[in-house]
Amino acid sequence: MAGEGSRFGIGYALLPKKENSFIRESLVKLARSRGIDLVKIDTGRPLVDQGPFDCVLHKLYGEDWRSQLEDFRYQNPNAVILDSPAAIERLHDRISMLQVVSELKIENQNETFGIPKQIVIYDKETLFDNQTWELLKFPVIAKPLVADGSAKSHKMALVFNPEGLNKLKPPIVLQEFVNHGGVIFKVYVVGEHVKCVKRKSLPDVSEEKLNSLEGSLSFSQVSNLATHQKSDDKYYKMMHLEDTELPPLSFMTDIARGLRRAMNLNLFNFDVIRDTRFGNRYLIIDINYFPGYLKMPGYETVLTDFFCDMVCRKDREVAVEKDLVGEFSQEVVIAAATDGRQALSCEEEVRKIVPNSCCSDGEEMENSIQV
Ligand SMILES: O=P(O)(O)O[C@@H]1[C@@H](OP(=O)(O)O)[C@H](OP(=O)(O)O)[C@H](O)[C@H](OP(=O)(O)O)[C@H]1OP(=O)(O)O
Ligand SMILES: Nc1ncnc2c1ncn2[C@@H]1O[C@H](COP(=O)(O)OP(=O)(O)O)[C@@H](O)[C@H]1O
Ligand SMILES: [Mg+2]
Ligand SMILES: [Mg+2]
Repeated sequence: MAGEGSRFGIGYALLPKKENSFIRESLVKLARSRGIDLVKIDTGRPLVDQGPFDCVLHKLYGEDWRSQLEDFRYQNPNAVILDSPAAIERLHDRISMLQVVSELKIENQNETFGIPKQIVIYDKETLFDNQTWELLKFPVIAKPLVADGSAKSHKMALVFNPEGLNKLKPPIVLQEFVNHGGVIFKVYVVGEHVKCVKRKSLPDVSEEKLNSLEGSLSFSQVSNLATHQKSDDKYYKMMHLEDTELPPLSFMTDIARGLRRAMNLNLFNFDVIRDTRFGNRYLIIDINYFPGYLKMPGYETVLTDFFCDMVCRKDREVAVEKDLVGEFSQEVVIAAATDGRQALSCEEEVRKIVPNSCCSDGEEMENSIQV
């Protein structure tokens, strides 16, 4: 909890649709009760003239906004920016987005993970080149290379045979379509918090069906089609998802933490499918910056806890110093708590220095510090 009497300001800069879905009265009230004021940033005025903000929360792109954030960071070096534009940029290209998954190492005996086979196509000639089709086999999904949040960047095509290639407009990513039982898992990440939900996806394509299908099928945002509360029992029943088993949460959490560190991002989700050929193989197909958190159960509490974690730094420095790493000098702990604050919470920073640090009852540190 924030120290008595201390309040923190978080400025937000979001597109109207996002603001509508995210800045709900329930979130604003809960945050306020915990000492955090959520304040709308006026994007028509310089950011540096507004505030003061202990943190800026944003999902806006473009050169002007980037340079506003840079000026703000220069003048407010202790403020937290969620998240850094440079880190977000990786997610705007569907190749660099998944590269980070391929580089991730996670020890697990029972499950494996990866990405589907994919290639990037910049021109029509390569699209019809035999070499391309030595690497991939039909059906494939054609996805725009750019994933910048525009409607165009969500327009996909499921391509069944060479005939379906004619309509495609490079630059695109061709990704092998993997049968996954028509259910996709969305793993929401908010700092340390990880939550996995089920959504409807594209149905499986059998070999027989493949031969009888016409060239291609266009679609967009298939898992977002129903407007229901997407994680509740009604949605699961309506979409016949109730029988689908979720992936092991500890495995998803390991992947989420690995991605968070590798990407230097706090607010994202990733889409996972389970390959029906092997019931224990998981493929990550998409990573989104600052997704629709309203659809994550208990989003107000999770986000408020996270905001506190980000801004109530001073209180936490003291807690870390007093309770957890007594044998370490104050300087080390304070450096750990304040370095790299744009990306990781102070527990993680301390963990980097004291890798196996636990509290006296053997619990992991993160469980012992509650803001
Ligand atoms: O608003 P929602 O709830 O549909 O959220 C969208 C996300 O849906 P999800 O939470 O994954 O179900 C959506 O995820 P998908 O790409 O559909 O998997 C995107 O993150 C989308 O942002 P953008 O258009 O890529 O910038 C998100 O849209 P914005 O809210 O950021 O416009
Ligand atoms: N390789 C794949 N195999 C099977 N289904 C896929 C694959 N890639 C995408 N999909 C389906 O297409 C949908 C949209 O693809 P995705 O990469 O998540 O794009 P978007 O950024 O628009 O959400 C997914 O939610 C899933 O239903
Ligand atoms: Mg997706
Ligand atoms: Mg996406």
